[in-house]
Amino acid sequence: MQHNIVVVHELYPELLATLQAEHHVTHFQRLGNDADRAAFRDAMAEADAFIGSNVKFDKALLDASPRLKVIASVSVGVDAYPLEEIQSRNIVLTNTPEVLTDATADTGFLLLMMAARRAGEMERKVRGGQWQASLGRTDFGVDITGKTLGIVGMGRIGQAVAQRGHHGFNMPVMFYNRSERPELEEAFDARQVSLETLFSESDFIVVTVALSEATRGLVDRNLLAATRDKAILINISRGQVVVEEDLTACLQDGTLYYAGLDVYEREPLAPDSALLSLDNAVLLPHIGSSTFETRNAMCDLAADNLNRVLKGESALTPV
Ligand SMILES: NC(=O)c1ccc[n+]([C@@H]2O[C@H](COP(=O)([O-])OP(=O)(O)OC[C@H]3O[C@@H](n4cnc5c(N)ncnc54)[C@H](O)[C@@H]3O)[C@@H](O)[C@H]2O)c1
Ligand SMILES: O=C(O)[C@H](O)CO
Repeated sequence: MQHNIVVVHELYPELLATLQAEHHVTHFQRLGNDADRAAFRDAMAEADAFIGSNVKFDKALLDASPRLKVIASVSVGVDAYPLEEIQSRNIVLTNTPEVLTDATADTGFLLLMMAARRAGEMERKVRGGQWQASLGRTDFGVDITGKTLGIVGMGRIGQAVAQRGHHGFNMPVMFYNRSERPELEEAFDARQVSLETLFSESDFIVVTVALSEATRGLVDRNLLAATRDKAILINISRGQVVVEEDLTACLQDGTLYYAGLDVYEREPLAPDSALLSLDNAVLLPHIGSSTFETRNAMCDLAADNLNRVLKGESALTPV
């Protein structure tokens, strides 16, 4: 049976064609302007299903989408969705766990290595014709192998980061997590510790915890001020877990040596953000899962979820 589907995502062409062969599809790459937003609203009035990301599903949009049965989010994080409102309307919300874990953990290590070796700064010097100026002690970075790795949120991505650090870089691992995970202590020869211990005893701190009211603003000036000499903070979860103003101040006054960020309190990062003027921060534009293979797998999983719910079957990965 044909259903009305609204897509707000750059699906790969073959998948879009498959969906179009089976359903009536209204496709937006993104909601970039008022005309797109108005057309999206009109399409949602008749939509049975949504697949995509970066759309704010507030109460007004849900009210304006009376037929909606499934929201297939192309993301693992679902912090932007009003879960109670969605549940109260019997809409199924699905996400894309697992398939993006490795790519996102790789991005964490990319940031960690770039920050440790100040790769962005050095690259800018080469491009700026300052090769000679980048050869002295003032441009040295810090070792990675054997340093202590602290992971905030030992879920799927946290464990994949731990695996890279423990097996690839011989790093002692410690982690902070909501639930007790003794089996992970064993798997990674790791210690589960308090947030305070993690911040004061790690050389590299990687934030991979999910955003919720409990974790909003979790990493603040007090924790950052307790870090070791030349400690580095990496954030690949959500910008709101870290108080950005505190992070910026600690990078500015040298309390924190370096940061590597894929996510920000507000995205896209404002052109006047103080982070942009800091040499001791590596800044990526939320590309944790942005590889061809991973994004295709995320889109496939989201489409499978959508089709299953429309057929009356259980979703593969409901939230
Ligand atoms: N940068 C990116 O592009 C990108 C890509 C994928 C995921 N993410 C983010 O990474 C997050 C983690 O993804 P995942 O697949 O590892 O999720 P997950 O659910 O497997 O892991 C989250 C972990 O956080 C822990 N946790 C939750 N609340 C906590 C609290 N209050 N205190 C301590 N620990 C708590 C959970 O116990 C769990 O171990 C996502 O929610 C998403 O926001 C970002
Ligand atoms: O949560 C996620 O999956 C990533 O942030 C990509 O949007």
